[in-house]
Amino acid sequence: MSGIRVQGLAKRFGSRTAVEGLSFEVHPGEVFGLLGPNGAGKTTTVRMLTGLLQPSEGEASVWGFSVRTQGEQLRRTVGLLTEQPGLYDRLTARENLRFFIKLHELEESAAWPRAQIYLRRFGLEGREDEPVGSFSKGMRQKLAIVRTLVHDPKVIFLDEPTSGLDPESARTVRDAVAELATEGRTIVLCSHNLAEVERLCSRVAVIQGRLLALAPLGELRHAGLALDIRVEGEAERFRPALAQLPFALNVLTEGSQLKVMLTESAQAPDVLACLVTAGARVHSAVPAHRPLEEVYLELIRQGRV
Ligand SMILES: Nc1ncnc2c1ncn2[C@@H]1O[C@H](COP(=O)(O)OP(=O)(O)OP(=O)(O)O)[C@@H](O)[C@H]1O
Repeated sequence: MSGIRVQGLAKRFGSRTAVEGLSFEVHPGEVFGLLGPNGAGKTTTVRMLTGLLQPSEGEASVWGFSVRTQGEQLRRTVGLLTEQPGLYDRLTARENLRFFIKLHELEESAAWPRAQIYLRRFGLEGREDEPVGSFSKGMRQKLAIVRTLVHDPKVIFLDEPTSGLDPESARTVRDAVAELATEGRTIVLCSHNLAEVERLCSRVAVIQGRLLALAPLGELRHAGLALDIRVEGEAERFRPALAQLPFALNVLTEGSQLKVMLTESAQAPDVLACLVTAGARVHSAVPAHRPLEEVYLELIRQGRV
């Protein structure tokens, strides 16, 4: 199948397990977020899916090529933007790209016009013959992205693609990523920038050595609804009453505001009844979505238990 299919993938380094039991699929045309804290195994997973590391267990195919046995075809099909741009400072942008075109044994007559499209898109046109050592961090990052796209990859792995970019450049890159997906490519985005993930990704996997969550982004954000409640006086004094409810709730208070994280919407009337019974004068209660960051942090906290 095209896209990505991962089944029971694991990687161990000696006695240390970097990731295990990973199973997920990513479809063509999808921007898929791979999230997790530092050391969660994102890079290790991406390295296995791009043919740079052999899995210890499990199987994965990328655009139909097995990561175990078809490394060469795999490397021709995937584009990988790593955290370090890995460009040669003493070479010009054009020379850097030509070097990469040669390395991939591509026809320059096809690859260079493709590079030019992205150089133009990223505002690097006219700068091709300047040494990369004189480029700003943002220009280097954009050039690294051009290099990632030069062989017309069907599956693209992007590790923090907008890191170090100013807001305008970051938007240009995000728009380019979204467009690459509409062309039917498969994109995996590793990012700690959850706002960016919310903007770009249709589905996400949260990992921490293993899969903690795999869901459409909307579903994850709605996974726990919240209730924003305003009471008269100090909200904190109602915490003990809420703690008596038969379901455990995460409660945040600030002044007269309570934010009560629900695990199901049917809990809302019980929460309000509990507050009123405890003597609260409730001025307002508004359903709210939990921001992705909140859901993400809770998943990570639970994953550590
Ligand atoms: N070559 C290696 N040898 C030994 N251990 C490794 C190797 N590569 C990764 N690890 C370990 O595997 C675990 C996962 O690391 P990985 O780099 O995949 O995490 P990550 O999610 O990409 O982190 P970050 O967000 O910091 O980039 C870590 O404990 C790391 O120390």
